[in-house]
Amino acid sequence: MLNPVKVGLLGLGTVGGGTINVLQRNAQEISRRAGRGIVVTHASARDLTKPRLCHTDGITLTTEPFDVINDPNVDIIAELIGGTTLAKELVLKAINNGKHVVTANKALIALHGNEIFAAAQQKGVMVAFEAAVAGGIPIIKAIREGLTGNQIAWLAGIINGTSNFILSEMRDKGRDFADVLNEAQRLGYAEADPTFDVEGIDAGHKLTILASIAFGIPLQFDKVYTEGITQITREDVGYAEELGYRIKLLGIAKRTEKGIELRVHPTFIPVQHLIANVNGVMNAIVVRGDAVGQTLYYGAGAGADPTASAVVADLVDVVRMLTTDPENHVPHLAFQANALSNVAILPISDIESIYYLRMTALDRLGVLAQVTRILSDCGISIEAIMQKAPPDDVDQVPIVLLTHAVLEKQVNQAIAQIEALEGIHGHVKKIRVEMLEQ
Ligand SMILES: NC(=O)C1=CN([C@@H]2O[C@H](COP(=O)(O)OP(=O)(O)OC[C@H]3O[C@@H](n4cnc5c(N)ncnc54)[C@H](O)[C@@H]3O)[C@@H](O)[C@H]2O)C=CC1
Ligand SMILES: N[C@@H](CC=O)C(=O)O
Ligand code: NA
Repeated sequence: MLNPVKVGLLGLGTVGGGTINVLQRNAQEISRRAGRGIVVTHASARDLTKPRLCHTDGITLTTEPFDVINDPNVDIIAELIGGTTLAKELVLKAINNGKHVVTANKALIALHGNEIFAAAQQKGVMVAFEAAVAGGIPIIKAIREGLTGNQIAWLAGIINGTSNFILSEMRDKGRDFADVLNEAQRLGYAEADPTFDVEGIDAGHKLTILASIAFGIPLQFDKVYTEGITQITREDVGYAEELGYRIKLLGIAKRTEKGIELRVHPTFIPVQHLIANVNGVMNAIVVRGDAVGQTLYYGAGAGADPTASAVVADLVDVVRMLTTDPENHVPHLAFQANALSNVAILPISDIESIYYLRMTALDRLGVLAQVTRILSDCGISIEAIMQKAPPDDVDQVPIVLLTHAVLEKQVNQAIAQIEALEGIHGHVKKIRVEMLEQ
């Protein structure tokens, strides 16, 4: 067998530690699959004295990541530090030095992938990023290679483990948002800045990547609509259950006649749909191809070993491809770089959806009638409506309703008029509903 391939690993945190562990634990199987051994010879981290998830015996350690990038003995760089400034510099430098790159960094790919892939193509090196979307689920490979014969109509998925963990714990155990988020951070699921998780930004990064490989469009994170789970209350979770739905943070990419919808937001999903029952840190993505129909991918979306599973799979891919002609590699975004299309991405106001609306009305005659009249004037018909009896000493009643499918701009117009009613207190809560045809 040939000499082992040498990996320089940047970042020894959750994913870096997991990657070293999996490479060591499964060394024999991995080299039988790759045709060569894969060893981490160099690694960098900010603080070399920190306790680690993994053993680092035999690895040359440094606090200076550029030493790893510039070391002529290193064949592949695994970028596992996160962020988009230093990480971008390191990745571009590694490419320029002729090294292949594996990264788990979805923010980096979503924001700078177009530039990085162009540089990689010019240098004839690979940039692999399976760990960047849905952790251990091989979703990039599934869409880019397994579904390559299909026209993909839409995909929808739970692609942020932290948010799904929070929503599941809130529903099942009635726990507080902040308490569950702390636990997700302790378990290594959350991003360095956890607002990325709970405000839908991380899911937006992942959706950007999925949409590009599904539809053959350039990466364009700035056109993704993102809304997180911070405004979801226990009441919303409870009303969803009563109406037969679960609330999930969904990333949706859909081709329509007018353009492409790219959106991340909390979504009502019928409780009988498989992905309504995806709980905890698990992720799931449904993809609809014209030839294959619907396929569903399920697995751990975050955590050390599951994410390492994807990083190591990419390392093996790079090692296998070292023997093939770079011109014949699988293209980064599934479609040939000069064949990406310019189809329009729709603003959120132009999407069509069913809506859950929740508002607080003063317990007076006629308020409900005013609300339904506004909806009807705005061309919105109602699928279901619930008005709860208030406790004896309270003068406010929640009104909860589901609309039929309608344009978002119509709903926004109706909400503005409803909020202006004297009999309505505060804001109207709006959550989109996806029926996800089975
Ligand atoms: N934690 C998870 O479950 C998953 C994480 N990812 C991605 O993997 C990457 C790494 O995430 P984690 O391992 O969770 O992070 P982490 O915070 O546990 O580890 C980051 C490592 O990078 C090093 N580092 C950070 N900034 C540095 C700098 N400026 N200079 C030198 N070293 C630096 C740190 O010292 C640490 O060793 C991120 O891009 C993240 O989005 C992707 C999928 C799942
Ligand atoms: N913070 C992310 C980690 C994996 O991508 C998540 O919670 O999904
Ligand atoms: Na993945």
